[in-house]
Amino acid sequence: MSVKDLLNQLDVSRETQDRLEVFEQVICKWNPKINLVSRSSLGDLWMRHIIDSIQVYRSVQPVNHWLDIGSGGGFPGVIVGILAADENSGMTTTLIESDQRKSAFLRTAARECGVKIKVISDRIEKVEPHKADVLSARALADLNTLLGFADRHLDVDGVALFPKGVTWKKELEAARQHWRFDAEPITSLTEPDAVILKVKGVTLA
Ligand SMILES: C[S@@+](CC[C@H](N)C(=O)[O-])C[C@H]1O[C@@H](n2cnc3c(N)ncnc32)[C@H](O)[C@@H]1O
Repeated sequence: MSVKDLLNQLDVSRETQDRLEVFEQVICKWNPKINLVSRSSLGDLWMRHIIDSIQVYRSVQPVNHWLDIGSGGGFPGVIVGILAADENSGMTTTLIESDQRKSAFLRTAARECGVKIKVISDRIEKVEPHKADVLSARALADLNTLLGFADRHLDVDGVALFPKGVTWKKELEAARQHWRFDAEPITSLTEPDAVILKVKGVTLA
């Protein structure tokens, strides 16, 4: 499916697309300096990163507080903040990113896109527990480690969203040695072997 078709399918308004285009420009400006996305994926930014992030946002109903950890170049965190702003959802978006230069990028990107996003420049393990309704993490760590972060930062009724590649079944199996949780795999629109793991009820096994 083309980018245009997917944007329609994901119900992305013209106004949101305009802001996403601003974000694309900021990424392209900063990428040579701080390597936010691989150079090979820069030419396919919309499919590989932007649409991939929009589908994460669309996999849950609107919530009050969304926490994205290990946000790097802003996927999915900044995209989530842009969608929520344009849909007037009133949601608070918080990003945790330990790298100072990437945090500076995230703050600049949010400002240039005209959206309110809180960026915390610290390690996920050190930040006080957030009791978030949704916690997302993309390309950050294996599922076992991510569940530890979810245990720290999610509200008891919260939902974690983890985009995962072809190894997701093995990661689920390994994580079940240490954690109890419910997981629903949602097939990715951009990559047939990939899923978004929607995880609830995380407790130590
Ligand atoms: C591979 S990048 C992925 C970035 C983004 N989520 C994406 O999908 O493009 C992982 C990011 O997590 C950050 N990170 C890694 N460990 C972290 C930690 N313990 N606390 C905060 N940030 C961390 C790194 O600085 C890096 O920017």
